[in-house]
Amino acid sequence: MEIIPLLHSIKELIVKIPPIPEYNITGIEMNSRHIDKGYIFTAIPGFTYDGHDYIDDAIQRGAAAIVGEKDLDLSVPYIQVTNSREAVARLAGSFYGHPSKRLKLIGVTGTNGKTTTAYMLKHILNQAGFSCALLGTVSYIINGENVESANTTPDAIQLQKLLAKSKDEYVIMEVSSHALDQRRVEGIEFDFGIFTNLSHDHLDYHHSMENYFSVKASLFLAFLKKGGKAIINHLDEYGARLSKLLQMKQITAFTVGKAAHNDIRIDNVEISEGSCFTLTGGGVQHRVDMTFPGIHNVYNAALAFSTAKLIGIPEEDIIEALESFDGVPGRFEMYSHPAGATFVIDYAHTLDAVEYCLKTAKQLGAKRIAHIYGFRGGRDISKREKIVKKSAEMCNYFILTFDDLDGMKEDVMEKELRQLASQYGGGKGKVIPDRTLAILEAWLDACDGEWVIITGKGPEYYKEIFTMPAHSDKEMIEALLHDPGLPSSDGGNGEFLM
Ligand SMILES: CC(=O)N[C@H]1[C@@H](OP(=O)(O)OP(=O)(O)OC[C@H]2O[C@@H](n3ccc(=O)[nH]c3=O)[C@H](O)[C@@H]2O)O[C@H](CO)[C@@H](O)[C@@H]1O[C@H](C)C(=O)N[C@@H](C)C(=O)N[C@H](CCC(=O)O)C(=O)O
Ligand SMILES: Nc1ncnc2c1ncn2[C@@H]1O[C@H](COP(=O)(O)OP(=O)(O)OP(=O)(O)O)[C@@H](O)[C@H]1O
Repeated sequence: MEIIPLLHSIKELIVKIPPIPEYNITGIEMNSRHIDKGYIFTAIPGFTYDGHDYIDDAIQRGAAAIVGEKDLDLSVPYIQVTNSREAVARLAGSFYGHPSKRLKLIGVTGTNGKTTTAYMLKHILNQAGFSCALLGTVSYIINGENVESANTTPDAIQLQKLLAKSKDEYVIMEVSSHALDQRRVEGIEFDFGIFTNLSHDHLDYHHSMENYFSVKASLFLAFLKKGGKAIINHLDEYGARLSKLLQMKQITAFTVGKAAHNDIRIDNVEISEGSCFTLTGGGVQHRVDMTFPGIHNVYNAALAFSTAKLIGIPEEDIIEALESFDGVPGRFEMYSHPAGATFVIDYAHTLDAVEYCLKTAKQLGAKRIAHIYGFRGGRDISKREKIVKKSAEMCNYFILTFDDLDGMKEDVMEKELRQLASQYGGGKGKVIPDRTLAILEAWLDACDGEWVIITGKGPEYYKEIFTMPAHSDKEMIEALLHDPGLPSSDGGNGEFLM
């Protein structure tokens, strides 16, 4: 693509630009290691590195022009801009032909429930005969094919590249607060925006709930298409705030809740083996009998229903699809233990999610609850104490174990887990650092009517190497199911910490 029209897309951001000869640009990159001849390299001042330090590397690899924020004089044309992240997203949008303009885009944001709501909606759209892409934490699915996903929301270049490839009629995208803050979705306009809820998470990044909320709200205030629609969980206090805010800005918001004024009302909820409830909107009431349990999943289903209804899918078809929805990998995935216990793998890693998850086990008849979980190294540490207190309050016993350490030293994490268990665990907690041994111990001790809830990793592979030959919670449970005679090991049997 010719460089001059390409640079038009960032004209409002340009601080300084030299005379630029016409040139055919062959690619856009923000990682110098991926630069090829004829590319534009955009230097991002990042959280770990400063892309400006890699400009020489990019030039050596053949970059034809550089975009960055610093005032520099270079051997190739250098365009100084006010914001490199915004610039790279706009350049990528333009380079890939603004694919979001021809696609119907649905953005899902919120602390918990994005993946589940996105999967439910994808299932409804597919059942109604529409092709549908999905970009989110578990996977990126484009034209029916899986592409490995690194982040919940891809970086700006990968995002535009994936959208350009998509021949799907709809694209559902989980939009994380990091993505919104880092302008990964700059230049994208959503037809629908879904807000699930907001609760304590990522405060290491956003520092306060107010900042976190305003970043999430920007999906609706800045990235909805003109005439685009917001679908909001009004039961959530931040959802209620958001719908007021959107009303003031004359942005159409549809609410899901339990009040008469909500566009879709949830009533008559019964959580037993699955979830039964009614959804009422426009004077029509439907009874839904979903196999996927948990009140949180009722909220997710109501949001998916509301969006599908706005898309124009007949209501009976939506209900049928919700009833045939068989869940999301690693979200309340249940396994039967030979002694009559139930093991559950769940991705919960916030206080709210953990509470919903444990509550669901109780509602499903758990006589006794054990909870196995840990915390990711380097992430929001302010939520840890609250989660341990909640776990101690709701369980008969819990085991703190390793999640991804992400560079944190094992002994430092182990010490912190011991301190959390003894300070907030009410004598119900023990620490078994090796995650596979923690699961093994609970497996060997499990009794009839007991529910063992393993949270945090969901379907993800372990980043650490553990004793037992399993690379995920699922593999560990499946190994135990197939070979109940797996031996116990020295590393287990932690003591309860008082
Ligand atoms: C803290 C954070 O969010 N970091 C994200 C951020 O990295 P960054 O831009 O600061 O990059 P950096 O590593 O400091 O490097 C700066 C620049 O130097 C460049 N560089 C670096 C080295 C080199 O040799 N050459 C070179 O050019 C890099 O390519 C980059 O452009 O921007 C990158 C591109 O968009 C992201 O991939 C990266 O996500 C990291 C991997 C990450 O873990 N992010 C998490 C926190 C995240 O975003 N999670 C949310 C979901 C959270 C949730 O809901 O649970 C998500 O959307 O995935
Ligand atoms: N509506 C909800 N409210 C609260 N908790 C929920 C809700 N939906 C799901 N959860 C809990 O949160 C966990 C993660 O769910 P899900 O993957 O759908 O959310 P997410 O927003 O995509 O999470 P992440 O951003 O971490 O990928 C689930 O395993 C469940 O325990």
